[in-house]
Amino acid sequence: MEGLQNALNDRGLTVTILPEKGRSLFTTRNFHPGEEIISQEPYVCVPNNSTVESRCDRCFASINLKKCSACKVSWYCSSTCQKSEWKLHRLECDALARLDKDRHKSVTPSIRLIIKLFIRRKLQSEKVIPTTATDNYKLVEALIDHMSGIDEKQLVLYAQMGTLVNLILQWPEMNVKEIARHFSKLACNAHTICDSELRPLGTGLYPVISIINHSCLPNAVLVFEGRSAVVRAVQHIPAGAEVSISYIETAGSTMTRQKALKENYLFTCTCSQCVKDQEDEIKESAILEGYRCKNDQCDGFLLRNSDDTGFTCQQCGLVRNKEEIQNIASQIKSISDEASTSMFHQNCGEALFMYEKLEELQKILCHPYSISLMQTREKLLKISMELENWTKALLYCKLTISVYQIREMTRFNVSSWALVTQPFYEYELGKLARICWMKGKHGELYSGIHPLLGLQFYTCGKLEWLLGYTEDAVKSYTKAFDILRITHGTNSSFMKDLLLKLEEARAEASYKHSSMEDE
Ligand SMILES: C[S@@+](CC[C@H](N)C(=O)[O-])C[C@H]1O[C@@H](n2cnc3c(N)ncnc32)[C@H](O)[C@@H]1O
Repeated sequence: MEGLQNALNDRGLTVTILPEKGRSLFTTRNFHPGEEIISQEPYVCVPNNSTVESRCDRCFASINLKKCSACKVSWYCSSTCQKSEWKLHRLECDALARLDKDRHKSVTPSIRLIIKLFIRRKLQSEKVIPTTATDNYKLVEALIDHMSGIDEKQLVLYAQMGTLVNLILQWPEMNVKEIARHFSKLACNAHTICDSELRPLGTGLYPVISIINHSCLPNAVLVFEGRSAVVRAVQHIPAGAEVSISYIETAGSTMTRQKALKENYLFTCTCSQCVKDQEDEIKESAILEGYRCKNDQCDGFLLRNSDDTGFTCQQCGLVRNKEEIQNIASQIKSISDEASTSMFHQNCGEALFMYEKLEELQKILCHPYSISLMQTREKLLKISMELENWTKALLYCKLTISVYQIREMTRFNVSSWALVTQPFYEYELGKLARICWMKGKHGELYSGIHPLLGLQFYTCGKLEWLLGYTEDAVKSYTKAFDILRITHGTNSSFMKDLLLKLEEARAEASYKHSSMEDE
């Protein structure tokens, strides 16, 4: 590990072992917002290839693909990609080519990831593939595996997958227990590789990046440039601070986040977002997962009555009765099932109709900032885009942005939720931003920089541009750029394209403006 420490020292980083978290990455110098903290190529990675969509094994491109004629599992977009993977693929190819057609179906991306990992370990130990301080199997060996914490059912599954890997590789020195331990390692250390718009492309193992621990209020973000993982600071990080990223979608309530972290990563988060007093935690769940007030004009949150007959608004005191709530909730359940079925069958017209019905019901039942309502609107945005209904798409995009913004502003402090009375007015957002900023100055962490918010502004800008709302498009692209230059850097082709779109929109807006002045 000395080599790793030296490599990290050069970057202003160090690994420290904390009793409650294990290995942790710390800074030894200041990092400014948007600055790259660390980047790494994967030790191994695989695309999420399916029968519907395939991607190049090397660069994850989805065009000009040709299947490897020997194993009929790997795809490559060019001979350059095929050649650069060949040393690794040669052994995998021999193993996969031995399998009969039926067995091919069980070669999932996770099975391939493990196979590639063992092949890479073998080739590095035989010095066919070189090792470096940040690219060697010892770093994989050092990853936590939580074998003693996982349940019996999961162990059985890993053992079954291990048996399949053994059958494919046919290496006498391998045993199922060792393979199962590596599956367990991957479960809590591998990362989903996404494109710039956060669409999942595959899975990769980045053993140095995997040293970074989780926080629900992280000071850094992990994005991908092709298959390279890049961690960037989203706020000023002083020397001597721990670098943290988020392993999960942080929009959920504390209870939901804690559950996801416990189930997938086997720890209880104690970050500042998670350590709240019980009253704040109840308030937070009531807003994100609870019901709305019967009075349309009131945005109060509801708490269950002590006699369990209904829920009372904590702002105006109105009561919603339990039967009425149960009735709407059961309608929501059945429409939601129908909507998912239409989506599954890619029947966009029907899905749009069903999700709109669902949204109407959720608006009656759920708090305006509820997660399920926001998720429905995200689906409606996606479907409207598929159907090229830009006006509808823009409406849903704006509705989600408002909630994302309020969430980002209030994430660090639940009592700020109570200040949000008029959800979709810029005035209120501005007021809230000022309050949050003042609180931030008094030492509480505040990060309004979230890639999802930046990407939603980007989509909004594209829709406004398409609909001819040029000045609005300039504003949205500018907001997108201000956030994404920090999370994504400015060098990627995605960011260059965003800048180009912004410049084009600005030029058209100023042309429109001058033509109006001439008239
Ligand atoms: C990707 S690893 C991170 C590096 C890990 N600390 C190590 O020693 O290798 C993920 C594991 O680290 C631990 N971990 C990560 N974030 C944590 C946190 N905020 N609090 C406690 N443990 C954490 C958990 O055991 C989790 O399963």
